[in-house]
Amino acid sequence: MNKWWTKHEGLSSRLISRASKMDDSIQPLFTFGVIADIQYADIDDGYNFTHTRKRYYRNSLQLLRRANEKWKTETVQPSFILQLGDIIDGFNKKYEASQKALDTVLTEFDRTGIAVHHVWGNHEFYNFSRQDLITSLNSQNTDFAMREDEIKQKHPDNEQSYAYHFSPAPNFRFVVLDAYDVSLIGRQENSEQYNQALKILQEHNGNYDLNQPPAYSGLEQRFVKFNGGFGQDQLEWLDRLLSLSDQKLEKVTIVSHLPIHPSSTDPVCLAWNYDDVLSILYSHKSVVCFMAGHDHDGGYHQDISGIHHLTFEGVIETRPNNDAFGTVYVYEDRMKLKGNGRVPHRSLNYE
Ligand SMILES: Nc1ncnc2c1ncn2[C@@H]1O[C@H](COP(=O)(O)OP(=O)(O)O)[C@@H](O)[C@H]1O
Repeated sequence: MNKWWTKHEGLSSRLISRASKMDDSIQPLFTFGVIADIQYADIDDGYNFTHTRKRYYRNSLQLLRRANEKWKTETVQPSFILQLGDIIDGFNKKYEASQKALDTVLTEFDRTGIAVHHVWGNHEFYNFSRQDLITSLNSQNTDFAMREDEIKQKHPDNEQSYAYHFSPAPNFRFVVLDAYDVSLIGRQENSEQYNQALKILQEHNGNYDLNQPPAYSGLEQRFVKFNGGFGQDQLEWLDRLLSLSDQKLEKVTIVSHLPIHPSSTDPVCLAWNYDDVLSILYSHKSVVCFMAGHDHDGGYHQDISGIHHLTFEGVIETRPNNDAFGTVYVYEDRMKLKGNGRVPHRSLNYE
């Protein structure tokens, strides 16, 4: 999606200039790669809904290839890659090319030999059911998934959510959230989550086409069908998990397809109940960073509690001669994002 206002505030430009002055000689504890909104399809270039941004469906694979080449030659090899959702475009469904397109992109990722953590976005659900995605786009090493059995007992009508966490190094934890947990896309019509989503959209969006935002400006714009929200079970699971991280003095990075801070994105791309997630994050001292995709223009904001909210520029709307990916260098006292092309360098100090 695109925005009409700029999110690059004074604070972020100061951080960028500080980042460029930083000492490169210190060895990071580990590194990881980040890429968002590849939206690959073997079709000619097109445009976004409002015809303001060009989309390079076929070329997005070349941009992924260039990212892979860079990651493979990093002096400290990334321990993993975060794929922030919308790995292939919804157009694939129309051409019955969903599986072929997904296989093409996954084969490209496989060339690095680096583990990939896949976040699910709206375009995953335009192409596949949740059951298909569990089989074909399930991250490896998901050893700490949300305990579905426990939740099923409490809410037998609930379908599975795709949320988990992992620790790539002592004192560091990453949490993958399911931003389409409560949603009209990807949920079966008889599920609890679908009915909750319908109620939310009916309350906030009176349009016949629920992909059309209910307002021209402001946060109400987020109540569209192509967004979603986090269910109560997932929020409680996150809260419990962060309490444990607080106790263990961990540094936690949370990722989701949808951004959760209004100053890090165009409001039309915000998660419906972004405020529920923010209030949980504010009640825990362990969270240092939140990473998302969806808004192809990208964004950044450091919030009042010091959490860095990064929205990554989307590959799909990146010109063929440019790039959109990053490598994050993790240190004891900060993370350093080394951006490529449209993704700027940033120094992300822990508060
Ligand atoms: N302003 C709008 N009014 C109506 N439909 C829209 C609007 N913006 C997007 N859509 C539709 O919503 C869906 C998701 O939009 P899209 O731009 O493809 O999302 P993404 O940014 O995730 O690629 C598409 O079917 C698109 O046509």
